Amino acid sequence: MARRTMSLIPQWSSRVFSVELNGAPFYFSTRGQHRGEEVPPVFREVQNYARLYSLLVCSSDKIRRAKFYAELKEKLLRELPPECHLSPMSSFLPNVRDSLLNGYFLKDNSESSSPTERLLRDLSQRDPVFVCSYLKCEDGQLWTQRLWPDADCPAMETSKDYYVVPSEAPEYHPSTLNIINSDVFYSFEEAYEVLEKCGDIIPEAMSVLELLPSRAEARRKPDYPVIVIEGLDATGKTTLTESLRDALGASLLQSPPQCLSPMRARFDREPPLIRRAFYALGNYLTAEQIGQEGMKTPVIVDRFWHSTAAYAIATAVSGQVCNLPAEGSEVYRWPSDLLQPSLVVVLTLDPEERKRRLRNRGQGKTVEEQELDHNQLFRLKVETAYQRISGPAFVTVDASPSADQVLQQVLLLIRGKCHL
Ligand SMILES: Nc1ncnc2c1ncn2[C@@H]1O[C@H](COP(=O)(O)OP(=O)(O)O)[C@@H](O)[C@H]1O
Ligand SMILES: Nc1ccn([C@@H]2O[C@H](COP(=O)(O)OP(=O)(O)O)[C@@H](O)[C@H]2O)c(=O)n1
Repeated sequence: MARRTMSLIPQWSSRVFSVELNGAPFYFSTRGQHRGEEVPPVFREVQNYARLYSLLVCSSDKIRRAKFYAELKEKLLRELPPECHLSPMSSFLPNVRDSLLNGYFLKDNSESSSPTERLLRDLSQRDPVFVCSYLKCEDGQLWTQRLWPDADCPAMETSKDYYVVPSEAPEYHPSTLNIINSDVFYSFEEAYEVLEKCGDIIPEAMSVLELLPSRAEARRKPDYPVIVIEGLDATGKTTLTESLRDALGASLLQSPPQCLSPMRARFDREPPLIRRAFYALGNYLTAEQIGQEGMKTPVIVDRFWHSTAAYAIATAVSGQVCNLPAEGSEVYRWPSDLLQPSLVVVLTLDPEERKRRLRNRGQGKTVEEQELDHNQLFRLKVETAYQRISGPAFVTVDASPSADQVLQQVLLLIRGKCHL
């Protein structure tokens, strides 16, 4: 079974490696010859470990790569000796889209090298993962990286050692490089293809596909306005959308639509590639319903594309808010085949008030929503991504006044912008 070839890690010599230690990224690259460069700072930080390795997940099959990456950490934590520590690691071609490979930097302080090396050997022979080890040269001033041989690629038996040298931080944060069509999908076909390919491993994927048309159908623009209400959990979307429905005699829809509820929990457990494809397709189903309802009445929608894209981007991008793709990046574009609402209203709320409302409501939350609660940085990233998404008219509304005041304000906005 041909699992991997060197061509899957193109331009090995131009690659940059990033290791995250205590939340901070360290960059290094490799050279065939040493020209007096310094030891990369990350190797100074970890030099007290007996052995160092990197593992990078690499397969031309995106679904296999996503699934295996999700399983790898659990496997390593389960099977490695307790004196081993993992740090997130990646390798990429600076500023080259889709070049990111994810993995782990493994620091091993166990007494014997055998158990770790046996496990790594096994992984490198059986799974879509490349393993490298790092060696300190005698004088301690130089470190080298050695790529382990690959059973499928005998040429690599002779692969030599490369010196590791420091590298600059790239212009675009590496975690942004693979967003397009792995975390955010910009057409029905791209998302459909992912679910179609995992039909054999996830039966629920087939149930979703059965509900969908085989392609996004071109539709006439609805006669009535379509207003999407967005915002983090507990900002008051449900309360507001129900009041708007009553006040405007509108239809109320949501994304993902009700018919996908039975499958949702399953997709929430899947890696981002599969999970995000599910939510992307949910928007197309909701768009179908909007198309029908919008011929008869105004339509109010609880969450739509902004939720799908902003949560996906905020999860994919590690580190600080400044690592997000800049305003105007193509990552924030609206899918050309997805219906554009007449207006998107994003509810914002002071974090303390949002927490208070969450507590009062006291019901179960998705893991991602719990994360929002604990992780101020993630919340900021979601809100920033919300603001940067391009496409339909967009307005932010402070949701801290009373429910009725928020309703009146949004009604004013809708009447002003949508001529209702
Ligand atoms: N403007 C408001 N002022 C005070 N409490 C509100 C307001 N809007 C909603 N709530 C309360 O906050 C909680 C979360 O509101 P909800 O509409 O369920 O939010 P979401 O749908 O965005 O998760 C509910 O208990 C709701 O009654
Ligand atoms: N259109 C949508 C709606 C939700 N989602 C995802 O679903 C989660 C929030 O949905 P939810 O139903 O728990 O939120 P509330 O409606 O309870 O505020 C987010 O974490 C998003 O990742 C999405 O991707 N696209």
